[in-house]
Amino acid sequence: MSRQAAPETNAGAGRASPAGVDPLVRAVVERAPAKINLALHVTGRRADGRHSLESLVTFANVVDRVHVVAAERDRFELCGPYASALANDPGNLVLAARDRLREALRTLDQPAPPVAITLEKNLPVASGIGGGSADAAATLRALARSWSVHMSDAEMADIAAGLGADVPMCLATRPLVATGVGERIRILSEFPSFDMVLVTPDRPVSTAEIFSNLDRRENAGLTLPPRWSAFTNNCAILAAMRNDLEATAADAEPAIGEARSDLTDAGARLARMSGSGATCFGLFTDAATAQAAALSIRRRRPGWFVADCRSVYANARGLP
Ligand SMILES: C[C@](O)(CO)[C@H](O)COP(=O)(O)OP(=O)(O)OC[C@H]1O[C@@H](n2ccc(N)nc2=O)[C@H](O)[C@@H]1O
Ligand SMILES: Nc1ncnc2c1ncn2[C@@H]1O[C@H](COP(=O)(O)OP(=O)(O)OP(=O)(O)O)[C@@H](O)[C@H]1O
Repeated sequence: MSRQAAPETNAGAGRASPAGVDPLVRAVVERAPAKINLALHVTGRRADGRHSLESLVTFANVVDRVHVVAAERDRFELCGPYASALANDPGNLVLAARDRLREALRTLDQPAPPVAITLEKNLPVASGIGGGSADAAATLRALARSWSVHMSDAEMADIAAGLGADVPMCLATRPLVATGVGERIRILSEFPSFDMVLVTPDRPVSTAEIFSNLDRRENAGLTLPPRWSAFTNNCAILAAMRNDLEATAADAEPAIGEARSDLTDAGARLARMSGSGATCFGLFTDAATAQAAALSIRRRRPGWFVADCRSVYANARGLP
Protein backbone atom coordinates (compact mmCIF):
# COMPACT_ATOMS: atom_id res chain seq x y z
CA MET A 1 0.00 0.00 0.00
CA SER A 2 2.74 2.44 0.85
CA ARG A 3 4.53 4.34 -1.85
CA GLN A 4 6.69 7.43 -1.97
CA ALA A 5 4.91 10.40 -0.36
CA ALA A 6 3.51 12.83 -2.91
CA PRO A 7 5.26 16.21 -3.15
CA GLU A 8 4.04 19.42 -1.53
CA THR A 9 3.23 21.12 -4.82
CA ASN A 10 2.76 19.60 -8.25
CA ALA A 11 3.88 16.49 -10.03
CA GLY A 12 6.32 18.52 -12.10
CA ALA A 13 8.67 17.50 -14.88
CA GLY A 14 10.10 14.02 -14.77
CA ARG A 15 7.60 12.70 -12.25
CA ALA A 16 4.96 10.21 -13.28
CA SER A 17 1.43 11.48 -12.68
CA PRO A 18 -1.65 9.32 -12.14
CA ALA A 19 -3.72 8.59 -15.25
CA GLY A 20 -6.09 11.42 -16.01
CA VAL A 21 -4.13 13.99 -14.01
CA ASP A 22 -2.55 16.89 -15.85
CA PRO A 23 1.08 17.03 -14.59
CA LEU A 24 1.09 20.79 -14.97
CA VAL A 25 -1.83 21.27 -12.61
CA ARG A 26 -0.65 22.18 -9.12
CA ALA A 27 -1.78 19.94 -6.28
CA VAL A 28 -3.36 21.62 -3.30
CA VAL A 29 -1.87 20.25 -0.08
CA GLU A 30 -3.41 20.67 3.37
CA ARG A 31 -1.91 19.49 6.64
CA ALA A 32 -3.96 17.45 9.11
CA PRO A 33 -2.23 18.02 12.48
CA ALA A 34 -2.48 15.65 15.43
CA LYS A 35 -5.08 16.76 17.99
CA ILE A 36 -3.91 16.70 21.60
CA ASN A 37 -6.43 16.67 24.45
CA LEU A 38 -4.29 18.42 27.10
CA ALA A 39 -7.21 17.79 29.44
CA LEU A 40 -10.45 15.88 28.90
CA HIS A 41 -13.14 15.99 31.58
CA VAL A 42 -16.21 13.78 31.19
CA THR A 43 -19.10 15.73 32.71
CA GLY A 44 -22.13 13.54 32.04
CA ARG A 45 -23.99 11.25 29.70
CA ARG A 46 -26.72 12.47 27.37
CA ALA A 47 -29.99 10.76 26.57
CA ASP A 48 -28.50 9.51 23.26
CA GLY A 49 -25.76 7.66 25.19
CA ARG A 50 -22.90 9.95 24.15
CA HIS A 51 -20.88 11.67 26.83
CA SER A 52 -20.63 15.40 27.45
CA LEU A 53 -17.05 16.61 27.63
CA GLU A 54 -15.01 19.66 28.52
CA SER A 55 -11.66 19.44 26.81
CA LEU A 56 -8.65 21.70 26.47
CA VAL A 57 -7.27 20.98 23.03
CA THR A 58 -4.20 21.96 21.07
CA PHE A 59 -2.63 20.70 17.84
CA ALA A 60 0.90 19.56 17.04
CA ASN A 61 3.16 19.89 14.01
CA VAL A 62 3.02 16.15 13.38
CA VAL A 63 0.68 15.79 10.44
CA ASP A 64 -1.11 13.70 7.85
CA ARG A 65 -1.34 15.45 4.50
CA VAL A 66 -4.21 15.59 2.02
CA HIS A 67 -3.14 16.21 -1.59
CA VAL A 68 -5.80 17.21 -4.11
CA VAL A 69 -5.41 17.61 -7.85
CA ALA A 70 -7.99 18.08 -10.62
CA ALA A 71 -8.64 14.81 -12.50
CA GLU A 72 -10.86 13.30 -15.16
CA ARG A 73 -12.60 11.13 -12.57
CA ASP A 74 -12.56 10.87 -8.80
CA ARG A 75 -9.65 8.88 -7.41
CA PHE A 76 -8.38 8.13 -3.92
CA GLU A 77 -4.97 6.81 -2.90
CA LEU A 78 -3.30 6.18 0.43
CA CYS A 79 0.40 6.42 1.13
CA GLY A 80 2.64 6.87 4.16
CA PRO A 81 3.64 4.68 7.11
CA TYR A 82 0.09 4.06 8.41
CA ALA A 83 -1.67 3.72 5.03
CA SER A 84 -2.03 -0.03 5.45
CA ALA A 85 -4.03 0.48 8.66
CA LEU A 86 -6.87 1.97 6.62
CA ALA A 87 -9.14 0.50 3.97
CA ASN A 88 -9.49 2.40 0.71
CA ASP A 89 -13.28 2.40 0.96
CA PRO A 90 -16.15 4.92 1.27
CA GLY A 91 -15.87 4.65 5.08
CA ASN A 92 -12.70 6.71 4.92
CA LEU A 93 -13.43 10.12 6.39
CA VAL A 94 -11.58 11.79 3.50
CA LEU A 95 -14.18 10.46 1.06
CA ALA A 96 -17.04 11.24 3.43
CA ALA A 97 -15.79 14.84 3.58
CA ARG A 98 -15.47 15.08 -0.22
CA ASP A 99 -18.97 13.71 -0.76
CA ARG A 100 -20.63 15.93 1.87
CA LEU A 101 -18.98 19.06 0.56
CA ARG A 102 -19.92 18.17 -3.01
CA GLU A 103 -23.52 17.58 -1.97
CA ALA A 104 -23.65 20.97 -0.21
CA LEU A 105 -22.18 22.66 -3.28
CA ARG A 106 -24.76 21.02 -5.54
CA THR A 107 -27.56 22.70 -3.55
CA LEU A 108 -25.70 26.02 -3.87
CA ASP A 109 -25.23 25.52 -7.61
CA GLN A 110 -21.44 25.65 -7.27
CA PRO A 111 -19.13 23.34 -9.27
CA ALA A 112 -17.35 20.39 -7.65
CA PRO A 113 -15.53 18.60 -10.51
CA PRO A 114 -13.65 15.28 -10.18
CA VAL A 115 -10.49 15.24 -8.08
CA ALA A 116 -7.65 12.84 -7.35
CA ILE A 117 -7.03 12.81 -3.60
CA THR A 118 -4.01 11.27 -1.91
CA LEU A 119 -3.99 10.83 1.86
CA GLU A 120 -0.48 10.71 3.28
CA LYS A 121 -1.11 8.80 6.52
CA ASN A 122 1.66 9.57 8.99
CA LEU A 123 -0.40 9.44 12.19
CA PRO A 124 -1.30 6.15 13.87
CA VAL A 125 -4.97 5.20 13.48
CA ALA A 126 -7.47 4.98 16.39
CA SER A 127 -4.89 6.33 18.81
CA GLY A 128 -6.53 9.35 20.48
CA ILE A 129 -4.94 12.04 18.32
CA GLY A 130 -7.93 12.42 16.03
CA GLY A 131 -6.25 11.55 12.76
CA GLY A 132 -9.48 10.68 10.98
CA SER A 133 -11.18 13.91 12.06
CA ALA A 134 -8.09 15.91 11.10
CA ASP A 135 -8.04 14.23 7.66
CA ALA A 136 -11.71 15.09 7.13
CA ALA A 137 -11.08 18.73 8.08
CA ALA A 138 -7.98 18.94 5.86
CA THR A 139 -10.01 17.50 2.97
CA LEU A 140 -12.63 20.23 3.40
CA ARG A 141 -9.90 22.90 3.43
CA ALA A 142 -8.11 21.42 0.41
CA LEU A 143 -11.29 21.04 -1.66
CA ALA A 144 -12.48 24.53 -0.71
CA ARG A 145 -9.24 25.82 -2.26
CA SER A 146 -9.23 23.45 -5.20
CA TRP A 147 -12.87 24.13 -6.11
CA SER A 148 -12.72 27.85 -5.17
CA VAL A 149 -15.70 27.35 -2.89
CA HIS A 150 -17.79 30.36 -1.88
CA MET A 151 -19.11 29.41 1.51
CA SER A 152 -19.19 31.11 4.89
CA ASP A 153 -17.14 29.77 7.81
CA ALA A 154 -20.43 28.89 9.52
CA GLU A 155 -21.63 26.84 6.52
CA MET A 156 -18.29 25.02 6.40
CA ALA A 157 -18.42 24.39 10.17
CA ASP A 158 -21.88 22.84 9.72
CA ILE A 159 -20.55 20.41 7.13
CA ALA A 160 -17.64 19.61 9.47
CA ALA A 161 -19.99 18.91 12.39
CA GLY A 162 -21.96 16.48 10.22
CA LEU A 163 -18.77 14.45 9.70
CA GLY A 164 -17.99 13.93 13.40
CA ALA A 165 -17.86 15.76 16.72
CA ASP A 166 -14.11 16.39 16.48
CA VAL A 167 -14.09 17.67 12.89
CA PRO A 168 -15.03 21.31 13.71
CA MET A 169 -12.12 21.56 16.16
CA CYS A 170 -9.79 20.08 13.53
CA LEU A 171 -11.05 22.63 11.02
CA ALA A 172 -10.01 25.36 13.45
CA THR A 173 -6.59 23.81 14.24
CA ARG A 174 -5.97 26.32 17.03
CA PRO A 175 -5.86 25.97 20.81
CA LEU A 176 -9.45 25.78 22.04
CA VAL A 177 -11.89 24.55 24.62
CA ALA A 178 -14.40 22.00 23.35
CA THR A 179 -17.72 21.30 25.04
CA GLY A 180 -20.92 19.43 24.14
CA VAL A 181 -19.69 16.10 22.75
CA GLY A 182 -16.68 18.00 21.44
CA GLU A 183 -18.47 19.85 18.64
CA ARG A 184 -18.87 23.22 20.41
CA ILE A 185 -15.60 25.09 20.33
CA ARG A 186 -14.22 28.27 21.83
CA ILE A 187 -10.90 29.37 20.35
CA LEU A 188 -8.32 30.54 22.90
CA SER A 189 -6.68 33.70 21.65
CA GLU A 190 -3.94 33.51 24.30
CA PHE A 191 -2.42 30.10 24.83
CA PRO A 192 1.17 28.85 25.18
CA SER A 193 2.91 26.57 22.73
CA PHE A 194 4.67 23.48 24.15
CA ASP A 195 7.64 21.31 23.19
CA MET A 196 6.13 17.86 23.32
CA VAL A 197 6.75 14.19 22.72
CA LEU A 198 3.94 11.88 21.57
CA VAL A 199 4.20 8.17 22.34
CA THR A 200 1.70 5.71 20.89
CA PRO A 201 1.94 2.03 21.83
CA ASP A 202 1.40 -0.21 18.82
CA ARG A 203 -2.12 -1.21 19.91
CA PRO A 204 -5.27 0.63 18.84
CA VAL A 205 -7.84 1.45 21.52
CA SER A 206 -11.64 1.34 21.06
CA THR A 207 -13.15 4.72 21.98
CA ALA A 208 -16.63 3.19 22.39
CA GLU A 209 -15.31 0.54 24.78
CA ILE A 210 -13.48 3.05 26.97
CA PHE A 211 -16.59 5.25 27.30
CA SER A 212 -18.84 2.30 28.04
CA ASN A 213 -16.49 0.97 30.75
CA LEU A 214 -16.24 4.24 32.68
CA ASP A 215 -16.93 3.91 36.42
CA ARG A 216 -17.78 7.58 36.83
CA ARG A 217 -19.49 9.78 34.28
CA GLU A 218 -20.28 12.93 36.20
CA ASN A 219 -17.11 14.80 36.98
CA ALA A 220 -16.25 18.44 37.56
CA GLY A 221 -15.68 20.57 34.45
CA LEU A 222 -12.52 22.45 33.52
CA THR A 223 -11.31 25.40 35.55
CA LEU A 224 -9.28 27.60 33.24
CA PRO A 225 -6.88 30.23 34.57
CA PRO A 226 -7.43 33.91 33.71
CA ARG A 227 -4.07 33.79 31.95
CA TRP A 228 -1.27 31.40 31.08
CA SER A 229 2.29 32.31 32.01
CA ALA A 230 5.68 30.58 32.26
CA PHE A 231 6.19 26.91 31.46
CA THR A 232 6.47 25.65 35.07
CA ASN A 233 3.30 27.49 36.08
CA ASN A 234 1.47 26.24 33.03
CA CYS A 235 2.43 22.65 33.86
CA ALA A 236 1.12 23.15 37.41
CA ILE A 237 -2.18 24.47 36.04
CA LEU A 238 -2.48 21.51 33.65
CA ALA A 239 -1.52 19.06 36.41
CA ALA A 240 -4.70 20.09 38.26
CA MET A 241 -6.73 18.99 35.23
CA ARG A 242 -7.39 15.40 34.15
CA ASN A 243 -8.16 12.97 31.40
CA ASP A 244 -11.18 11.16 32.82
CA LEU A 245 -10.76 8.36 30.25
CA GLU A 246 -7.19 7.55 31.23
CA ALA A 247 -7.65 5.16 34.18
CA THR A 248 -10.20 3.04 32.29
CA ALA A 249 -8.06 3.03 29.14
CA ALA A 250 -4.91 2.09 31.07
CA ASP A 251 -6.77 -0.79 32.75
CA ALA A 252 -7.77 -2.08 29.31
CA GLU A 253 -4.34 -1.48 27.77
CA PRO A 254 -1.38 -1.57 30.19
CA ALA A 255 0.95 -0.19 27.51
CA ILE A 256 -0.68 3.21 28.13
CA GLY A 257 0.80 3.31 31.65
CA GLU A 258 4.15 2.28 30.19
CA ALA A 259 4.04 5.08 27.61
CA ARG A 260 3.27 7.61 30.30
CA SER A 261 6.07 6.31 32.55
CA ASP A 262 8.48 6.40 29.60
CA LEU A 263 7.72 10.10 29.17
CA THR A 264 8.08 10.93 32.86
CA ASP A 265 11.31 8.91 33.11
CA ALA A 266 12.66 10.81 30.09
CA GLY A 267 12.10 14.15 31.82
CA ALA A 268 8.56 15.22 30.88
CA ARG A 269 7.28 17.86 33.32
CA LEU A 270 3.75 16.64 32.64
CA ALA A 271 2.61 13.41 30.95
CA ARG A 272 -0.96 12.39 30.20
CA MET A 273 -3.06 10.38 27.75
CA SER A 274 -4.78 12.15 24.82
CA GLY A 275 -8.39 11.37 23.81
CA SER A 276 -9.34 7.77 24.52
CA GLY A 277 -5.72 6.67 24.03
CA ALA A 278 -3.44 5.02 23.55
CA THR A 279 -1.26 8.06 22.70
CA CYS A 280 0.34 9.81 25.67
CA PHE A 281 1.95 13.23 25.39
CA GLY A 282 4.74 14.69 27.49
CA LEU A 283 5.55 18.38 27.92
CA PHE A 284 9.24 19.29 28.02
CA THR A 285 11.16 22.42 28.99
CA ASP A 286 12.66 22.89 25.49
CA ALA A 287 12.96 21.33 22.04
CA ALA A 288 16.41 19.77 22.64
CA THR A 289 15.21 17.94 25.76
CA ALA A 290 12.12 16.73 23.92
CA GLN A 291 14.25 15.50 21.02
CA ALA A 292 16.60 13.59 23.35
CA ALA A 293 13.63 12.06 25.18
CA ALA A 294 12.05 10.93 21.89
CA LEU A 295 15.31 9.33 20.83
CA SER A 296 15.67 7.33 24.03
CA ILE A 297 12.01 6.18 24.03
CA ARG A 298 12.21 5.23 20.35
CA ARG A 299 15.24 3.01 21.09
CA ARG A 300 13.41 1.36 23.95
CA ARG A 301 10.12 0.82 22.10
CA PRO A 302 10.64 -0.33 18.53
CA GLY A 303 7.33 -0.41 16.68
CA TRP A 304 5.78 2.36 18.75
CA PHE A 305 5.07 5.77 17.24
CA VAL A 306 7.31 8.33 18.95
CA ALA A 307 7.45 11.95 17.76
CA ASP A 308 8.98 15.10 19.20
CA CYS A 309 6.99 18.10 18.11
CA ARG A 310 5.72 21.54 18.99
CA SER A 311 2.14 22.59 19.49
CA VAL A 312 0.54 25.44 17.55
CA TYR A 313 0.55 29.03 18.79
CA ALA A 314 -2.77 30.68 19.62
CA ASN A 315 -1.97 33.88 17.76
CA ALA A 316 -0.95 32.35 14.46
CA ARG A 317 -3.12 30.62 11.90
CA GLY A 318 -1.73 27.38 10.61
CA LEU A 319 1.30 25.69 12.03
CA PRO A 320 4.55 26.85 13.53
C1 LIG B 1 -12.90 11.32 23.06
C2 LIG B 1 -12.33 12.15 21.94
O1 LIG B 1 -11.05 11.67 21.59
C3 LIG B 1 -12.17 13.61 22.42
O2 LIG B 1 -11.48 14.41 21.51
C4 LIG B 1 -13.21 12.10 20.71
O3 LIG B 1 -14.44 12.77 20.93
C5 LIG B 1 -13.47 10.70 20.17
O4 LIG B 1 -13.87 10.86 18.84
P1 LIG B 1 -13.88 9.65 17.80
O5 LIG B 1 -12.68 8.77 17.97
O6 LIG B 1 -14.16 10.28 16.47
O7 LIG B 1 -15.05 8.80 18.32
P2 LIG B 1 -16.54 8.74 17.81
O8 LIG B 1 -16.57 7.96 16.54
O9 LIG B 1 -17.15 10.10 17.86
O10 LIG B 1 -17.19 7.87 18.98
C6 LIG B 1 -16.97 6.49 19.13
C7 LIG B 1 -17.87 6.00 20.25
O11 LIG B 1 -17.39 6.52 21.52
C8 LIG B 1 -18.49 6.89 22.34
N1 LIG B 1 -18.44 8.33 22.60
C9 LIG B 1 -17.66 9.16 21.86
C10 LIG B 1 -17.59 10.51 22.12
C11 LIG B 1 -18.39 11.01 23.17
N2 LIG B 1 -18.36 12.33 23.46
N3 LIG B 1 -19.16 10.20 23.90
C12 LIG B 1 -19.20 8.87 23.64
O12 LIG B 1 -19.91 8.13 24.31
C13 LIG B 1 -19.74 6.48 21.60
O13 LIG B 1 -20.07 5.18 21.98
C14 LIG B 1 -19.30 6.51 20.15
O14 LIG B 1 -20.06 5.66 19.34
N1 LIG C 1 -8.68 8.97 7.26
C1 LIG C 1 -8.83 8.27 8.38
N2 LIG C 1 -7.83 8.25 9.29
C2 LIG C 1 -7.99 7.57 10.45
N3 LIG C 1 -9.06 6.85 10.77
C3 LIG C 1 -10.07 6.84 9.91
C4 LIG C 1 -9.99 7.54 8.68
N4 LIG C 1 -11.14 7.34 8.03
C5 LIG C 1 -11.89 6.54 8.81
N5 LIG C 1 -11.25 6.22 9.93
C6 LIG C 1 -11.79 5.37 11.03
O1 LIG C 1 -12.03 6.23 12.16
C7 LIG C 1 -11.74 5.55 13.38
C8 LIG C 1 -11.04 6.52 14.34
O2 LIG C 1 -9.77 6.81 13.84
P1 LIG C 1 -8.91 8.04 14.38
O3 LIG C 1 -7.51 7.80 13.96
O4 LIG C 1 -9.53 9.32 14.00
O5 LIG C 1 -9.12 7.79 15.92
P2 LIG C 1 -8.59 8.53 17.17
O6 LIG C 1 -7.21 9.05 16.93
O7 LIG C 1 -8.75 7.60 18.33
O8 LIG C 1 -9.58 9.72 17.30
P3 LIG C 1 -10.03 10.46 18.62
O9 LIG C 1 -8.87 11.13 19.21
O10 LIG C 1 -11.02 11.43 18.02
O11 LIG C 1 -10.59 9.38 19.51
C9 LIG C 1 -10.87 4.35 13.02
O12 LIG C 1 -11.55 3.21 13.44
C10 LIG C 1 -10.74 4.37 11.51
O13 LIG C 1 -10.98 3.12 10.91
